[in-house]
Amino acid sequence: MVRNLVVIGGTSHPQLTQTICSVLGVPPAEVLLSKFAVGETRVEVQESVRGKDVYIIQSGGGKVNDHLLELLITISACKTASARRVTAVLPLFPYSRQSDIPYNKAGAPLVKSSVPARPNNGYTFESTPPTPSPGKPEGLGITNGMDNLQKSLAKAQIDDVSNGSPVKRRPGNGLPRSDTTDSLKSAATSAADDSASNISASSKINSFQPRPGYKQWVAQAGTLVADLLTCAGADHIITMDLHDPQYQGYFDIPVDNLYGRPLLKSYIQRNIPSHREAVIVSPDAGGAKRATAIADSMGMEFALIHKERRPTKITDRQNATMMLVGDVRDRIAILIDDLADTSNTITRAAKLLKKEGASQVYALVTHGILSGDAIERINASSLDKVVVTNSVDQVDHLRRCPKLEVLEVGHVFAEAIRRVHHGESISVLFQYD
Ligand SMILES: O=P(O)(O)OC[C@H]1O[C@H](OP(=O)(O)OP(=O)(O)O)[C@H](O)[C@@H]1O
Repeated sequence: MVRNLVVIGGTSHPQLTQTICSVLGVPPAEVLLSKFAVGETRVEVQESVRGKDVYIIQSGGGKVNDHLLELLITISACKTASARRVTAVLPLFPYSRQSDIPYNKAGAPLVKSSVPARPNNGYTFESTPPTPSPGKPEGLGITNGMDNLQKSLAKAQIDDVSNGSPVKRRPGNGLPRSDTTDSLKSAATSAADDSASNISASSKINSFQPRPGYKQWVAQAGTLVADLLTCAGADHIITMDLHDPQYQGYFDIPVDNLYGRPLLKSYIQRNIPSHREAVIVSPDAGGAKRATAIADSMGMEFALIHKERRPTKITDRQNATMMLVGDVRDRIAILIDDLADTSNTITRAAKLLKKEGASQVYALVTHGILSGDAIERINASSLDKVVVTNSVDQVDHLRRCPKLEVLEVGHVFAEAIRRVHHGESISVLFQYD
């Protein structure tokens, strides 16, 4: 039993809150989390937190914006109720992929609007099924509706390119066209991949018609989210495997960024046969440091999937041509990444690794966000096994994905909370060798 410590669970991940409370030996605090008819979030803390050390558990993923606002309101409620200290525990930190902006040689934060070159090496990275575009109902993605949409998107794109237009344009009325040639089908798949962006504003970005000489302005939402948490009253943040560890520098309160690597490493040791002969693979250059940390500490070989062209827009990232640097022939390949959202990255990487002769492909990912059709995409892919932690709720994912295995992170967060509460060092939780 820990004294003066209060744990409040948000709506994003009740199971994780339960696990953390069981390990700490405290009951979750009584709170009322609901919504007004209009959709506004309502929070009532129904027990005294005066002078207490409060930990609010709320993860990203799922209805991320609702969860974020609920967290902000709960933090504010605790501060105004005279809590001594409020710590936001965010196993998956929302908006942490937006701490930076798309790469641009000309300087941040302006982005060029140009049509990227298509991969032309004959190897395609189409994903099955394609993810619905943002703003469309999720269920539209798999059947005839999506087929028709793909064709019309592809036609619009071909028109744009042949007209020499610098901007990809979606068809104005969204109605399907009748073209059915093979080349069109393949272009349709590429267009659908474009539409598979997990960036919620992409449809608007793609339909934006800049004037000559004008460039788009990209919001830095990561900075805003850091400011919002601090402004709401958070005194401390605990999170895990931040997409960009430098994001900690956006806060002027302490941020403890725990590692998911010990869990992944232990899974490899216990579950992958002859793991020392296997190869650790990073699916992109951004994750190379993460993957080499595991490979080096386990004395395993490392390979990298290199995206040949660095895209200028987030929405173009899926079009980059991929090539493998390293040898995986007749060996087990273990993809390591911090998160899987649409799962395009890991499924495309798996396809390439199998093509290069890998005997089996595992994907070990800290945050299994698995939005939209990600599960269907994994089920239809060459991945043999996908291992994620439950930093995001996995109950529904587990039911739908036979390839999925889940590692528990509740005890790691419980131990971090216990140590922070008692003023002990938590550096032991950062060690993974
Ligand atoms: O499941 P998906 O939707 O494919 O997304 C997963 C990928 O997205 C993130 O990287 P990001 O594309 O942001 O690039 P970066 O690593 O270069 O920052 C992450 O590190 C994964 O590699």
